[in-house]
Amino acid sequence: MDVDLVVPMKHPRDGKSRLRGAVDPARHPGLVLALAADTLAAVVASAQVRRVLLVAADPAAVAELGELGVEIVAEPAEKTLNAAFRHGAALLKADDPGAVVGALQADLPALRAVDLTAALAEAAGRRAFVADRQGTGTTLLLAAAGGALDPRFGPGSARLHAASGAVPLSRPLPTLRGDVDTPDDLAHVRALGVGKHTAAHLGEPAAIPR
Ligand SMILES: Nc1nc2c(ncn2[C@@H]2O[C@H](COP(=O)(O)OP(=O)(O)OP(=O)(O)O)[C@@H](O)[C@H]2O)c(=O)[nH]1
Ligand SMILES: C=C(OP(=O)(O)O)C(=O)O
Repeated sequence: MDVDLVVPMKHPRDGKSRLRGAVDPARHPGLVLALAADTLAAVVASAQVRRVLLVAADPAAVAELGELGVEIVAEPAEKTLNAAFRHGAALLKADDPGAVVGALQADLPALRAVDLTAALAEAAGRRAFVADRQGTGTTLLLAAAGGALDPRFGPGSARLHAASGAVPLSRPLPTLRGDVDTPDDLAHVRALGVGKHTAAHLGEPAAIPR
Protein backbone atom coordinates (compact mmCIF):
# COMPACT_ATOMS: atom_id res chain seq x y z
CA MET A 1 0.00 0.00 0.00
CA ASP A 2 1.50 3.33 -1.10
CA VAL A 3 0.98 6.40 1.04
CA ASP A 4 1.16 10.17 0.57
CA LEU A 5 2.38 11.90 3.74
CA VAL A 6 1.76 15.36 5.15
CA VAL A 7 4.44 16.72 7.50
CA PRO A 8 3.86 20.08 9.24
CA MET A 9 6.49 22.54 10.39
CA LYS A 10 6.47 25.83 12.22
CA HIS A 11 9.26 28.30 11.49
CA PRO A 12 12.36 26.50 12.89
CA ARG A 13 13.00 29.53 15.08
CA ASP A 14 9.60 29.10 16.76
CA GLY A 15 9.28 25.31 16.87
CA LYS A 16 10.27 22.82 19.56
CA SER A 17 10.14 25.36 22.39
CA ARG A 18 10.22 22.59 25.01
CA LEU A 19 13.57 21.52 23.57
CA ARG A 20 15.13 24.95 24.10
CA GLY A 21 18.35 24.72 26.07
CA ALA A 22 19.33 21.32 24.67
CA VAL A 23 21.83 23.17 22.47
CA ASP A 24 23.15 26.73 22.45
CA PRO A 25 20.15 29.04 21.70
CA ALA A 26 21.71 30.27 18.45
CA ARG A 27 21.84 26.65 17.24
CA HIS A 28 18.24 25.78 18.16
CA PRO A 29 16.74 26.49 14.70
CA GLY A 30 19.49 24.38 13.13
CA LEU A 31 18.68 21.51 15.46
CA VAL A 32 14.97 21.73 14.58
CA LEU A 33 15.88 21.61 10.87
CA ALA A 34 18.23 18.67 11.45
CA LEU A 35 15.53 16.67 13.27
CA ALA A 36 13.20 17.30 10.32
CA ALA A 37 15.87 16.47 7.73
CA ASP A 38 16.52 13.06 9.31
CA THR A 39 12.79 12.37 9.55
CA LEU A 40 12.27 13.27 5.89
CA ALA A 41 15.34 11.35 4.71
CA ALA A 42 13.87 8.18 6.26
CA VAL A 43 10.48 8.89 4.77
CA VAL A 44 11.72 9.40 1.22
CA ALA A 45 13.81 6.22 1.57
CA SER A 46 10.61 4.21 2.21
CA ALA A 47 9.57 2.36 -0.91
CA GLN A 48 5.87 2.71 -0.04
CA VAL A 49 5.93 6.48 0.35
CA ARG A 50 4.79 8.10 -2.88
CA ARG A 51 4.67 11.82 -2.04
CA VAL A 52 5.74 13.91 0.93
CA LEU A 53 4.15 17.34 1.39
CA LEU A 54 5.73 19.62 3.95
CA VAL A 55 3.17 22.19 5.12
CA ALA A 56 5.26 25.03 6.46
CA ALA A 57 4.49 28.18 8.41
CA ASP A 58 7.31 29.79 6.40
CA PRO A 59 8.33 27.82 3.27
CA ALA A 60 11.46 29.96 2.73
CA ALA A 61 12.75 29.07 6.19
CA VAL A 62 12.62 25.33 5.43
CA ALA A 63 13.53 25.53 1.72
CA GLU A 64 16.72 23.49 2.24
CA LEU A 65 14.55 20.47 3.13
CA GLY A 66 13.27 20.46 -0.47
CA GLU A 67 16.64 19.02 -1.48
CA LEU A 68 15.59 15.78 0.20
CA GLY A 69 12.86 15.28 -2.38
CA VAL A 70 9.84 16.64 -0.54
CA GLU A 71 7.34 19.22 -1.80
CA ILE A 72 6.86 22.35 0.31
CA VAL A 73 3.67 24.40 0.53
CA ALA A 74 2.57 27.23 2.81
CA GLU A 75 0.16 26.56 5.66
CA PRO A 76 -3.40 27.86 5.26
CA ALA A 77 -4.86 31.02 6.81
CA GLU A 78 -5.85 29.06 9.94
CA LYS A 79 -2.46 28.70 11.58
CA THR A 80 -2.92 25.58 13.66
CA LEU A 81 -1.37 22.13 13.54
CA ASN A 82 -4.56 20.29 12.58
CA ALA A 83 -5.41 22.90 9.93
CA ALA A 84 -1.96 22.35 8.41
CA PHE A 85 -2.61 18.59 8.30
CA ARG A 86 -6.09 19.06 6.80
CA HIS A 87 -4.73 21.45 4.18
CA GLY A 88 -1.99 19.03 3.12
CA ALA A 89 -4.42 16.11 3.01
CA ALA A 90 -6.85 18.11 0.86
CA LEU A 91 -4.10 19.01 -1.63
CA LEU A 92 -3.01 15.38 -1.89
CA LYS A 93 -6.56 14.10 -2.30
CA ALA A 94 -7.30 16.74 -4.94
CA ASP A 95 -4.59 15.07 -7.04
CA ASP A 96 -5.70 11.51 -6.19
CA PRO A 97 -9.05 11.10 -4.41
CA GLY A 98 -8.27 7.44 -3.69
CA ALA A 99 -4.92 8.12 -2.05
CA VAL A 100 -3.97 6.77 1.35
CA VAL A 101 -2.97 9.93 3.20
CA GLY A 102 -0.90 9.99 6.37
CA ALA A 103 0.07 12.69 8.88
CA LEU A 104 3.60 12.42 10.24
CA GLN A 105 5.46 14.53 12.81
CA ALA A 106 8.73 16.20 11.74
CA ASP A 107 10.66 15.35 14.91
CA LEU A 108 11.60 11.68 14.45
CA PRO A 109 15.38 11.78 13.83
CA ALA A 110 15.94 8.09 14.57
CA LEU A 111 13.22 7.01 12.13
CA ARG A 112 14.06 4.05 9.93
CA ALA A 113 12.11 3.12 6.83
CA VAL A 114 11.58 -0.41 8.19
CA ASP A 115 9.37 0.90 11.02
CA LEU A 116 7.29 3.02 8.64
CA THR A 117 6.84 0.00 6.37
CA ALA A 118 5.83 -2.16 9.36
CA ALA A 119 3.26 0.44 10.47
CA LEU A 120 1.72 0.55 6.99
CA ALA A 121 1.55 -3.24 6.93
CA GLU A 122 -0.18 -3.43 10.32
CA ALA A 123 -2.64 -0.65 9.40
CA ALA A 124 -3.60 -2.70 6.32
CA GLY A 125 -5.69 0.10 4.84
CA ARG A 126 -7.54 0.99 8.06
CA ARG A 127 -7.53 4.47 9.67
CA ALA A 128 -4.83 3.91 12.25
CA PHE A 129 -2.27 5.70 14.39
CA VAL A 130 1.08 5.25 16.12
CA ALA A 131 1.31 6.66 19.64
CA ASP A 132 4.57 8.19 20.83
CA ARG A 133 6.72 6.24 23.29
CA GLN A 134 4.95 7.89 26.24
CA GLY A 135 1.63 6.66 24.82
CA THR A 136 -0.05 10.08 24.97
CA GLY A 137 0.90 11.79 21.71
CA THR A 138 0.69 10.65 18.09
CA THR A 139 3.57 10.40 15.66
CA LEU A 140 1.71 9.00 12.63
CA LEU A 141 -1.97 9.01 11.68
CA LEU A 142 -3.03 7.08 8.59
CA ALA A 143 -6.34 7.57 6.80
CA ALA A 144 -8.14 4.67 5.19
CA ALA A 145 -7.76 4.58 1.41
CA GLY A 146 -9.88 7.42 0.05
CA GLY A 147 -11.07 8.18 3.61
CA ALA A 148 -10.81 11.29 5.76
CA LEU A 149 -7.70 11.88 7.85
CA ASP A 150 -9.63 13.71 10.60
CA PRO A 151 -6.50 14.77 12.51
CA ARG A 152 -6.81 15.44 16.24
CA PHE A 153 -3.21 16.25 17.09
CA GLY A 154 -2.32 18.17 20.23
CA PRO A 155 -2.13 17.22 23.93
CA GLY A 156 -3.59 13.76 24.54
CA SER A 157 -3.95 13.09 20.81
CA ALA A 158 -3.47 9.32 21.14
CA ARG A 159 -6.64 9.10 23.23
CA LEU A 160 -8.48 11.43 20.83
CA HIS A 161 -7.44 9.42 17.78
CA ALA A 162 -8.52 6.17 19.42
CA ALA A 163 -11.84 7.73 20.48
CA SER A 164 -12.43 8.82 16.88
CA GLY A 165 -12.14 5.20 15.75
CA ALA A 166 -8.54 5.06 14.55
CA VAL A 167 -6.81 1.74 15.27
CA PRO A 168 -3.82 2.02 17.65
CA LEU A 169 -0.93 0.16 16.03
CA SER A 170 0.71 -2.22 18.45
CA ARG A 171 3.97 -3.29 16.83
CA PRO A 172 7.04 -1.97 18.70
CA LEU A 173 8.06 0.54 15.97
CA PRO A 174 10.67 2.12 18.29
CA THR A 175 12.08 4.59 15.79
CA LEU A 176 8.60 5.74 14.77
CA ARG A 177 7.61 6.36 18.40
CA GLY A 178 10.71 8.41 19.23
CA ASP A 179 9.50 11.99 18.79
CA VAL A 180 11.66 14.73 20.26
CA ASP A 181 9.78 17.23 22.41
CA THR A 182 12.15 17.56 25.37
CA PRO A 183 15.86 17.14 26.20
CA ASP A 184 14.96 13.70 27.66
CA ASP A 185 13.48 12.71 24.30
CA LEU A 186 16.66 13.87 22.59
CA ALA A 187 18.72 11.62 24.88
CA HIS A 188 16.38 8.73 24.05
CA VAL A 189 16.75 9.07 20.27
CA ARG A 190 20.52 9.48 20.59
CA ALA A 191 20.55 6.08 22.28
CA LEU A 192 18.42 4.63 19.45
CA GLY A 193 20.77 6.19 16.87
CA VAL A 194 19.93 9.35 14.92
CA GLY A 195 20.44 10.17 11.26
CA LYS A 196 23.31 12.14 9.84
CA HIS A 197 21.82 15.63 10.04
CA THR A 198 21.08 15.48 13.77
CA ALA A 199 24.33 13.64 14.45
CA ALA A 200 26.34 16.32 12.66
CA HIS A 201 24.54 19.05 14.56
CA LEU A 202 25.33 17.33 17.85
CA GLY A 203 28.91 16.54 16.82
CA GLU A 204 28.60 12.76 16.94
CA PRO A 205 28.85 9.96 14.36
CA ALA A 206 25.65 9.12 12.48
CA ALA A 207 24.08 5.75 13.31
CA ILE A 208 21.97 5.57 10.15
CA PRO A 209 23.84 5.11 6.87
CA ARG A 210 22.12 7.63 4.59
N1 LIG B 1 2.62 24.41 9.77
C1 LIG B 1 2.44 24.25 11.08
N2 LIG B 1 3.13 23.32 11.76
C2 LIG B 1 2.93 23.20 13.10
C3 LIG B 1 2.01 24.02 13.79
N3 LIG B 1 2.02 23.65 15.10
C4 LIG B 1 2.93 22.66 15.22
N4 LIG B 1 3.49 22.40 14.02
C5 LIG B 1 4.50 21.40 13.73
O1 LIG B 1 3.98 20.16 14.11
C6 LIG B 1 4.98 19.32 14.67
C7 LIG B 1 4.49 18.81 16.01
O2 LIG B 1 4.30 19.83 16.92
P1 LIG B 1 4.95 19.74 18.36
O3 LIG B 1 5.65 18.47 18.59
O4 LIG B 1 3.94 20.18 19.35
O5 LIG B 1 6.11 20.79 18.15
P2 LIG B 1 6.21 22.28 18.52
O6 LIG B 1 4.90 22.96 18.53
O7 LIG B 1 7.24 22.79 17.59
O8 LIG B 1 6.83 22.14 19.98
P3 LIG B 1 6.62 22.98 21.32
O9 LIG B 1 6.91 24.41 21.00
O10 LIG B 1 7.65 22.41 22.26
O11 LIG B 1 5.21 22.71 21.76
C8 LIG B 1 6.26 20.16 14.70
O12 LIG B 1 7.03 19.78 13.57
C9 LIG B 1 5.77 21.58 14.56
O13 LIG B 1 6.70 22.42 13.88
C10 LIG B 1 1.28 25.00 13.05
O14 LIG B 1 0.46 25.77 13.57
N5 LIG B 1 1.54 25.08 11.70
C1 LIG C 1 1.01 17.54 18.68
C2 LIG C 1 1.50 16.41 19.13
O1 LIG C 1 2.82 16.30 19.32
P1 LIG C 1 3.67 16.43 20.62
O2 LIG C 1 3.16 15.47 21.64
O3 LIG C 1 4.92 16.03 19.99
O4 LIG C 1 3.56 17.88 21.02
C3 LIG C 1 0.70 15.17 19.28
O5 LIG C 1 1.26 14.18 19.74
O6 LIG C 1 -0.47 15.18 18.92
